[in-house]
Amino acid sequence: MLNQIIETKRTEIKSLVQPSLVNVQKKSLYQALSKPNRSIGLIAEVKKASPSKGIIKEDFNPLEIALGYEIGGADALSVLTDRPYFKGHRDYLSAIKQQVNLPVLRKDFIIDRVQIEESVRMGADAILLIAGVVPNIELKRLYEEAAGAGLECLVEVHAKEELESLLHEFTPSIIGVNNRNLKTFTTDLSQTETIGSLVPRNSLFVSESGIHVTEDLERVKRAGAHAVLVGESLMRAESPAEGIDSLYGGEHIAATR
Ligand SMILES: O=C(O)c1ccccc1NCC(=O)[C@H](O)[C@H](O)COP(=O)(O)O
Repeated sequence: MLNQIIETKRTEIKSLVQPSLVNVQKKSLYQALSKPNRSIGLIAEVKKASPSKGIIKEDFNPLEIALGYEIGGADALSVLTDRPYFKGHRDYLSAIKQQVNLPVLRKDFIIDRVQIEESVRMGADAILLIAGVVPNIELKRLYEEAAGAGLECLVEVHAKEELESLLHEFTPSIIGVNNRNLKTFTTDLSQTETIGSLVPRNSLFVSESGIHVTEDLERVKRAGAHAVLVGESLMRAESPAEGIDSLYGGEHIAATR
């Protein structure tokens, strides 16, 4: 599936038309996750559909969901901008960034520098880079190019060997361990436990995918994750704020923020 998605991206890039620049105030994902509202940080995802689950939310209003996440005390947002597989849109991100006072991660499949310019123009604070979809040397180039353009990167890995080889090339400030196997679509939180032990101490460690209930959150916290990236379980909740409250078992927002 990942190969198919990347092929689609290559085709999209050939005819990409850059959007107009959206004028927004930058917010740091790194800083937000370094001082989370609760005992473990939350990147709450705005996700209508996915290849593994099909349509997750029929009645989908991205801005309302994002505002609900902000009210619920999310530290940052992840917004899917991929259209064919996740039914996202770059306009969703721009609209959210203009209305919500949180760092916004562009969740897409970034393989080319033109997508970095596109991300800046749409107003993203950060982008996702996935290890293994381009060679590590190229990933490092994209990482540096993004930094030069004022974008932070969440660099995602799926296997211990992938992280080891990535760390030979460079050390990302924010490293995501994806618990979803992109071939079988199954999620397994032991990924966070096994790969997490290799995340360098000075990088922020985000556990991604398959986090549904408080026990899951506690488990990845014990494994050393500083933050979680959660989509489906929040999207299926009664409301975004209720979803966050239930995931955190009613944990209150720290008064010091
Ligand atoms: O979600 C999918 O089915 C998927 C399939 C292929 C590539 C990526 C995919 N998901 C991207 C993500 O990283 C998740 O949206 C994110 O981690 C949230 O996961 P979840 O909480 O399980 O919705």
